[in-house]
Amino acid sequence: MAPNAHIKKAITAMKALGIEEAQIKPVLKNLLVLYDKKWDLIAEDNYRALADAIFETQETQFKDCLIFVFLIIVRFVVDQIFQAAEVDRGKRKANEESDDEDALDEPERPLKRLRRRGGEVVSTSASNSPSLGSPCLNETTTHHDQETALVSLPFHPMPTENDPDAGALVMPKGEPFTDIPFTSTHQDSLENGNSPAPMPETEETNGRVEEPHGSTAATVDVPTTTIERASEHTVATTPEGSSTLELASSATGQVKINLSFAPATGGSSLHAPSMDELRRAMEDVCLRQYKILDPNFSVTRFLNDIASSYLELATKAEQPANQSPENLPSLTTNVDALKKSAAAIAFTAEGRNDLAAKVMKSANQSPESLQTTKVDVLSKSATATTANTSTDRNGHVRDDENSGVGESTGLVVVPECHISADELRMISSVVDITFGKETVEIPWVNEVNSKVPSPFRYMTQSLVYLDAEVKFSLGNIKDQCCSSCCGDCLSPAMACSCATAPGGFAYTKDGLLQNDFLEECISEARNPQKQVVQYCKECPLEIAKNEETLEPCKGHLKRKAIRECWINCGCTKKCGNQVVQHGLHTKLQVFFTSNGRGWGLRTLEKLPKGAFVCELAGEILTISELVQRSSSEKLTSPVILDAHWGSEEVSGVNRALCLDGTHYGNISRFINHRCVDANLIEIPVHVENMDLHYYHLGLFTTRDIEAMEELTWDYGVEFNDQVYPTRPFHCRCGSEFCRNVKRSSKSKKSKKRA
Ligand SMILES: C[S@@+](CC[C@H](N)C(=O)[O-])C[C@H]1O[C@@H](n2cnc3c(N)ncnc32)[C@H](O)[C@@H]1O
Repeated sequence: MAPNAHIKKAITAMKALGIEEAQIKPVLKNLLVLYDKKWDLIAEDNYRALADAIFETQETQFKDCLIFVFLIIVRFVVDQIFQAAEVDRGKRKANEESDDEDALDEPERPLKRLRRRGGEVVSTSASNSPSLGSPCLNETTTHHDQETALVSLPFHPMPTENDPDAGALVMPKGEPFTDIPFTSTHQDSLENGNSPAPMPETEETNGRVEEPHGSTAATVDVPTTTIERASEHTVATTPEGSSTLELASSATGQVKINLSFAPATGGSSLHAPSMDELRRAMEDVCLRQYKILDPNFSVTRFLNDIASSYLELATKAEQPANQSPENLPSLTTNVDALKKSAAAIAFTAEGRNDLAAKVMKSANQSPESLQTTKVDVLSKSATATTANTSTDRNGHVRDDENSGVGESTGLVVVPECHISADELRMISSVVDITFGKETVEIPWVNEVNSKVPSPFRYMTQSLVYLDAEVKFSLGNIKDQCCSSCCGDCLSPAMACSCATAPGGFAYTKDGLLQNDFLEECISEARNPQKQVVQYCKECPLEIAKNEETLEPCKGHLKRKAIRECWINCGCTKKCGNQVVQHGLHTKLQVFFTSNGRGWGLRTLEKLPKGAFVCELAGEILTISELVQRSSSEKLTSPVILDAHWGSEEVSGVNRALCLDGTHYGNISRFINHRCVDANLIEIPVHVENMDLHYYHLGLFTTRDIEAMEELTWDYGVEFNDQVYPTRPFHCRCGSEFCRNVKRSSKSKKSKKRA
């Protein structure tokens, strides 16, 4: 087929999904390069790769949009750029146009970061990316893998007009005076000898968590630098408060960003933090202050984006000097991204499936009925993620910062979003809420109203948010577990030392929980006579709530735990003592409940008693992080990992942990509460270690369950106390043992444990 015919087909396929031509072409162009013009790959699954790439681009743009405060900086920068007469426009690459590219008649807008399906980050503009250097260096050249090299800028203070002494500032610890790749590996964790948490997916990690080994996405490279004296090329200086932002470009298209922060506090006691410390602190600010929850957000990459936007603008055809900022392309893009945010999230899910088929499937839904919900989702997401954004009476999102800035421009008002009927239909037809991350697809249905699930990031395993310390000590496991065994520890032929441990294995060889073990767990949870309650000397929950007047510990239920074999044991992956770690396999469905409990989860297949359904996964927070978080937002699903609190082995309030699935979580976040006689029970499961501060929570069936039955578990909430920082709700579980009924605490307790 002629290249033009290929392109036409691709564009037609994308248009059928409601994507505009202008969005398709630049992405397609990059995809052609990436796939080495292999049209058969691009056309696979109804151009799924192309759709994925477009949605990724939209998502990336949306991320930029969320970074409100940085957007302000960008705006200043762009203002300055267009006013500066000496902007060098860099060098254009003239000889790259292929037959296919020729057919794409639009001027190239480089796709800055195009992620491959596996989550790898590929900088398609790496080959012509600018590289920058410190003024204190002479010309050096280092070659980096062009596929992996993202444009990145080392920070080297340099003397400026406003701050001639800047060059004398203490250099960040460990930052070499040569341009060395700046990776996201945590200095601290390396120093402590801690292994990173076992987080398998790049997409799911936040700045706090190590990025996966071997992934090119994990490294933010500082490419080769050619050193220029910045003073000769400075084109933009923007004072903001007492700080000054400067941008410099060289004749070869290199960009340098320098922010001089005037109020130098600390005087002689100033010490130099490491670059890694600084980056983490900054990402913490972004998370806490600006609520940038995207785990892929990185300050370094953001600075890269500023630099590449600068270049992109600087190499564009000349704009009239007085061009008003509201017409600037980069900002328009961000606004667009905001409008499309929810769509992008839904599209990402859709991209994994056959989009066209789903559009057809959902065509009977009324787009009008969804319009309100969608806009609602959008404005909610904007409010949640842009700290200084508000919405005016007409539904316009307003940039509050501009109200205080004299020369505010037309950039501040985002017009009401108009979402096409196709987009709305697609949102309503998601057939896999896990976005393909689990081994089974989990669809959602709403037979009650036109609501769609609120956006959240699906992740199969819990991840550390910021401060939580989760220790994985391989050596320790080996000592405690069956290093001598091989194959399947549950096979009768095996003489596995774990089998002779007190209690033996928790699982049968069919992968179910041993009935005795399960019954004990159930009765421990439901029967007061069986309960062992442990009390902390200094309860982390009470400390986090009020450090000044420390309330006595309210007690924590000691729980029986499962110990699974792991990769460091001598057995294989087929070992029957590995269940929770292999993830969920049950056919499930998210559905909207009809009695005011919102979404729920049900099984589509019959389940026997003792079957593992799923893990409770979420962000691993410290208790103080949880309390801090719950004071500013309503959390729906925090679970405190207190099964061993109060025991002698557990010490250190700072190591008290919990899980929160509100923003990042797995399918368990849809499971509703049922008092006492729920059909699921959560059981602590030790996989990577026997550290009693952290464990997995596996949800197992407490009885046989019929297909289409709703799954529930007892959250353990007491509806009349404030111990759990959960959003209070009026319980509608319908259980005869419901605790949300007013009665004396004594009779309530006896009822509960009846
Ligand atoms: C972990 S979420 C469960 C999924 C939730 N229903 C949803 O729509 O996303 C917990 C929230 O669900 C609601 N919920 C769960 N169980 C409930 C019950 N028995 N009665 C009323 N609301 C319940 C409460 O709003 C609670 O904060």
